[in-house]
Amino acid sequence: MNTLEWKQEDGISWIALSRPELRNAVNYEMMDELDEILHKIEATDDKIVVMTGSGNRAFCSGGDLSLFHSLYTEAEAYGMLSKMGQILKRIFLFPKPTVALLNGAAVGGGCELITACDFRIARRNTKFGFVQGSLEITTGWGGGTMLFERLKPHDAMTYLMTSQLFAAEKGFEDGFIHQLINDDENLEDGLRQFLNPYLKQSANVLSAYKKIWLNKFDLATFEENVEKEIRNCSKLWEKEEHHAAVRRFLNK
Ligand SMILES: C[C@@H](C(=O)O)C(=O)SCCNC(=O)CCNC(=O)[C@H](O)C(C)(C)COP(=O)(O)OP(=O)(O)OC[C@H]1O[C@@H](n2cnc3c(N)ncnc32)[C@H](O)[C@@H]1OP(=O)(O)O
Repeated sequence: MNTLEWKQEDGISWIALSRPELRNAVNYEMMDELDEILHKIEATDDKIVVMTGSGNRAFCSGGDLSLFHSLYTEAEAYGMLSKMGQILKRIFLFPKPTVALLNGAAVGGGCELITACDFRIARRNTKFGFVQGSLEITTGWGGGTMLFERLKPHDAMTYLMTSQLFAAEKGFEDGFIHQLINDDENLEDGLRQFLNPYLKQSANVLSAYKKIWLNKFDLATFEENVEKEIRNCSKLWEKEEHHAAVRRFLNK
């Protein structure tokens, strides 16, 4: 694997997004490798999946703008967005519980990725934000649809409509982040402490409860809503306002 690290330990499957020089931005190779690893993990006896980022700066900075900047038309954007949208849906609907461990900032699509996970655990000083609005687009991997399943509508709208970066503490107050880990604490140790009561249960029990949550969804409606989100974002993507905003980010 070139863009991910995978380890299995004590019933936990750890996936680390590993492009730290670009703050773990997602490129096509990472999408393919995520898809591959999720298939592998599904076939294991591991109880819980933890997703984190390499380095201490970022969990994930979203789509790789230096690469996706070359996508110009609505159709080109749709190809990329729907490819990653499929992966986010797989994570959201994954048969085992999933945890996002924020070792650093989760921004743009990175914030969508943590939203697809069942639990979010963060180092105290980290930030997260759906900054897509400041790039003149919206969430485009399905994370907006998923956020409304995680939060009260008012809080979800505030996160999405203001494009702000928020402190992990704010996420904790809103119930978006489920556990904060102090700066002087080892991140993995903090996570293990959080997961211990869950890991005492069997994989079958954990998967069965995950299934009860997923049974709540009318899958066809959920998929349709994600699709509409991806299509809307694709339309905004091809506008000059978006391309100009990305140029400003890349030339800063
Ligand atoms: C697809 C879409 C969607 O939601 O559907 C999206 O995701 S839109 C993508 C939304 N993402 C963003 O707008 C990117 C935001 N990135 C940031 O705000 C920041 O990089 C942080 C993640 C907070 C990290 O800040 P920090 O000060 O640690 O690093 P930095 O900004 O100096 O970045 C280090 C290097 O990584 C690059 N870099 C950072 N994020 C990148 C990205 N998403 N794509 C491509 N390159 C990126 C920077 O240009 C820089 O390159 P050099 O070392 O060469 O100077």
